[in-house]
Amino acid sequence: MKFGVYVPCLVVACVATLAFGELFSSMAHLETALYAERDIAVAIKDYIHEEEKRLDKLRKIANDFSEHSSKALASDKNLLANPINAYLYMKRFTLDWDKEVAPNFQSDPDSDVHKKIEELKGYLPTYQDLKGAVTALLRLQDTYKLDTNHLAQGRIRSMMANSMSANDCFEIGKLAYQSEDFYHTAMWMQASLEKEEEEKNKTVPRSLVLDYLSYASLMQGDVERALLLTNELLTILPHHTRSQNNRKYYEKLLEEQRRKQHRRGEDGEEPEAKEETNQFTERPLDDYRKSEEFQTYESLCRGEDTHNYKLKHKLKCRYVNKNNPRLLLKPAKEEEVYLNPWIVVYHDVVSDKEIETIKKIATPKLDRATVHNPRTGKLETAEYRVSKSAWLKDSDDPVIHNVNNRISDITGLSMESAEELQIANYGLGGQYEPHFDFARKEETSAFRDLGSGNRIATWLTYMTDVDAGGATVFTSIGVKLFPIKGAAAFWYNLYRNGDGIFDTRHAACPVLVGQKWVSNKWIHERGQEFRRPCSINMDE
Ligand SMILES: O=C(O)CCC(=O)C(=O)O
Ligand SMILES: [Fe+2]
Repeated sequence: MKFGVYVPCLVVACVATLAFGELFSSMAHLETALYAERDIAVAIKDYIHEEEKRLDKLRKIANDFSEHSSKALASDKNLLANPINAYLYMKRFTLDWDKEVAPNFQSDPDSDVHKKIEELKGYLPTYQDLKGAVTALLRLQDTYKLDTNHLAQGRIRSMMANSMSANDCFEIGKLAYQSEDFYHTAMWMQASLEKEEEEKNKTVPRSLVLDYLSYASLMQGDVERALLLTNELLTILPHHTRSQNNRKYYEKLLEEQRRKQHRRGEDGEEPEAKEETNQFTERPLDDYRKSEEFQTYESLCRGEDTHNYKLKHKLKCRYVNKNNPRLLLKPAKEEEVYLNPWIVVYHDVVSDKEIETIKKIATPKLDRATVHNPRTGKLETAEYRVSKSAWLKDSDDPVIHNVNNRISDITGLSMESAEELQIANYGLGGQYEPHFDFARKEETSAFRDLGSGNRIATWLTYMTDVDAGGATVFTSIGVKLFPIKGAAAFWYNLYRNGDGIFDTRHAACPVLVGQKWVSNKWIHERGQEFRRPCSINMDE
């Protein structure tokens, strides 16, 4: 019995011990588990917090995209017609997208949202476009002498675009740096530094900008500045090895320069000219761009007077009807802009409705960006959007037919040997450097295939006003024509004996803001034998 009692007791005790022991350890586990549970809650909350931040970012980006697009689509002004906005827009879908948008998508690549975005991204600007936009912006900055800080504030003349961040300026500088253009690198890195100073939420590390700027300064021959900037960089990143080495190198260079100066002084020579150390601070120009003609072209584009001709009192405006019944009903409004060579502008020669029709027909035919290179005489694929063009036949639409007839009525010239109407669309920075429209004697092959002789005259219709830039300028006489929608310029390219009139050399200035549509009608010699009207000029 005892045994009987004992045994179960023992068993109970054992069981009890076991049970208590287990209970004890489970309690301990439980406590750990409770802590774990608490920590899991924290982790989930952290995760939610991070996800919310991610979603907040995405929400902000989506709101920003829809706000920008609806504003741009609702506005009758094309916001992207401003080169600053165009750059920021290209940057948004390239650099900013890769850095700020893409990392915020975590869903699986087969998800609907991914597929949709991938599909739509095909319509968005690419890195190639970004590079093009920066090239255009820098070219415009040079031609129109635009101040970097004004541009960074979003200002072009009196027009306002979006303001740039330090990062926006930095990326322009970086693209310039990648094409070894240290002149623009230095300008834009400097602008970036100034922006960075003002920024509450920094968009670029100051040390990074200093790094580029000091190198660009060195490449421009300004060692002193390179050292100064490197010293500042080292106050931010004291252990930056490359900069430590640069510092030593710059100090050595400066020391050598000083010694050289000193020696020169002792030898009684003039101290070294400042240009020698600052030899790269000028805008880098090839030989053609250094030429007087190119300088005149750019001055005229900026609206400056280069030739100071005083013809104003001699120039006339008149109604022209040429005894043509159609013109008797609606005479042409002729405004003289130059007498020798004779250049006139006819106002209101095409209506807004006709222009819309012409643009619509031309748009799907617009060719790649090509430019007639005046130095090689060839049509070349050129830098970003110089101009795109399309040729329209009379048979394409009654409007084309009517427009050609009107040109014939007003000029009194036959269209039988004229080229098809050429429609050109210039985008931002779009230009056409100084050239003649006629073929020179040495260009024997030009127009030979046409069998219609040389281009006797040019008719150039402006199909848009251009917000800024985009003038047609005559570089050897200093005439500038700013596009007026619906007006057309007309001039003869050849004297009566068929020789070219060299003073008709002209160019299309880069479009600064807006876009420019023109249509060209080149009228040839054949068929004009009895039509070319008496000239005002005896020497024609
Ligand atoms: O677009 C202009 O202003 C001039 C165009 C031109 O000269 C040309 O196409 O030959
Ligand atoms: Fe031309």
